[in-house]
Amino acid sequence: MKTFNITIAGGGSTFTPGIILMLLDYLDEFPIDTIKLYDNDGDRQKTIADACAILLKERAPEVRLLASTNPEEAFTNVDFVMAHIRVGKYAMRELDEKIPLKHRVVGQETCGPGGIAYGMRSIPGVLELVDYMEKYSPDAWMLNYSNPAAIVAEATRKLRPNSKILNICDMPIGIEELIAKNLGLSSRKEMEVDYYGLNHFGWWTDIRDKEGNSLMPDVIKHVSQHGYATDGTSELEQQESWNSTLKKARDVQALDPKTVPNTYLKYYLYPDYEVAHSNKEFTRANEVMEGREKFVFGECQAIIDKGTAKETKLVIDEHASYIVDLAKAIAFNTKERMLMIVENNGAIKNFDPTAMVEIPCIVGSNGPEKLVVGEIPRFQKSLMEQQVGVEKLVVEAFEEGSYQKLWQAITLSKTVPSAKVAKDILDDLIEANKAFWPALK
Ligand SMILES: NC(=O)c1ccc[n+]([C@@H]2O[C@H](COP(=O)([O-])OP(=O)(O)OC[C@H]3O[C@@H](n4cnc5c(N)ncnc54)[C@H](O)[C@@H]3O)[C@@H](O)[C@H]2O)c1
Ligand SMILES: O=P(O)(O)OC[C@H]1O[C@H](O[C@H]2[C@H](O)[C@@H](O)[C@@H](O)O[C@@H]2CO)[C@H](O)[C@@H](O)[C@@H]1O
Ligand SMILES: [Mn+2]
Repeated sequence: MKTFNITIAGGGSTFTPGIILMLLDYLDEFPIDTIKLYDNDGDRQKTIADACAILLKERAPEVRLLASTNPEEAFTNVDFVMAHIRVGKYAMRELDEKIPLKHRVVGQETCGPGGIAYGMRSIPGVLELVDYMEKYSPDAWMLNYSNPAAIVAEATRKLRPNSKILNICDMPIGIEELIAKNLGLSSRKEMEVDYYGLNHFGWWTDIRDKEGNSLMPDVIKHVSQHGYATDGTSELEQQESWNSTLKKARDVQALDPKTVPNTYLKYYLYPDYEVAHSNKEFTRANEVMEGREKFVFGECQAIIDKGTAKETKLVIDEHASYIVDLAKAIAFNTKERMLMIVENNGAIKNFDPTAMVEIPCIVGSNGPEKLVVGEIPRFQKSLMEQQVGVEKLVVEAFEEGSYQKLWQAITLSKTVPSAKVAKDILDDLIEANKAFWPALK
């Protein structure tokens, strides 16, 4: 069986050890020769890389690991680039969240003005990765889950139209695991789903078992009463902010009782509630820095200090196995049905053909083939049109260096109450993002 070479771009990510452990778990199905880590912060990456080297030596000595900040070394002779960069790291995420909140607007990593600010930073970072991949491994595919995925996907559609980049998100998968748990199924893989929307902005319209029986009445009943809460034992429910997000899906679902929603729609449909329940001094970025980041880097340092990973508490990121499923679909033409962020091009009949939508696709060696969604209702269509307008304006603002278009984008976001507030937020964001954004005229 062919063995694959993989680059993980954003090697210093908190998700890298979990993804590497996940890749090791799937070696029988997806054999790996070399994993390369690439990051533009060599020090941050070194802690992760040194710990992963020890871990690999103990658990899969046949897999080679290389860490580099040199694009040529990192991107040469690879089959897949798995990209999870965070341009500006958590320090900038904190500002993305706190600046809008200061103006009493939702402060979130991928939604509203915070997501727009992050998008303006991510676009050049991801385009640079695409260019490295095309220069040094022109046949490779990039599996990108760097956020904000909606804006990044629109940017790559427009600015790198022929690149082999697949944009994906784990949120529907995470929610489907909770739905499966509530249905008493062993995993989401026992279900087949119909879903449409934009990234972090979509709806399930049907969920069936493998015999084709709709499970939707039971799913709707549960979500309309409890949101996506389970018996409280799921990993996400251990974190208070995720716990409330999962429960709030109940109020989002009430707006369209025939479907069940993506959790992040709460930021657009209940922004006043979200602002009222946010701590302006301690946001999700602070939680993640004190939680996941400290834990992952602490465990990696402990592995390095002890010289062994035998007692590590780092665990496999099993839910991220969709990334291997996607790589396998491309490598072995498995024709797996997966939700992907793709150019609409008629799949949603009554929607902008150039919009990047999140819909079921059949994925094979030539990439995703879209399944037909058909016509969508006016409520969803109108919300999506507004949000696609935001995402397209951000990419145009980046391309043209346009202050006016970025102001329009923030004004158009359903999370923002007025053009005045949008301008105040934008001016603060420009100041904070001087080191990252192009100059705006
Ligand atoms: N799409 C999804 O469903 C999904 C799920 C989870 C995480 N993510 C995304 O994965 C990314 C990583 O998240 P994290 O919390 O682990 O962040 P992190 O800050 O721990 O890691 C990101 C890494 O990217 C590096 N980096 C930044 N800019 C870079 C550039 N231009 N080139 C190379 N490396 C660069 C940083 O130095 C850092 O080591 C984020 O974009 C996050 O939003 C996406
Ligand atoms: O606030 P963070 O950094 O913990 O998470 C933000 C990300 O949230 C989503 O990913 C979730 C996923 O939905 C859930 O099922 C579980 O697996 O945890 C993930 C995060 O740890 C979202 O899809 C990402 O785009 C966000 O970056
Ligand atoms: Mn996501």
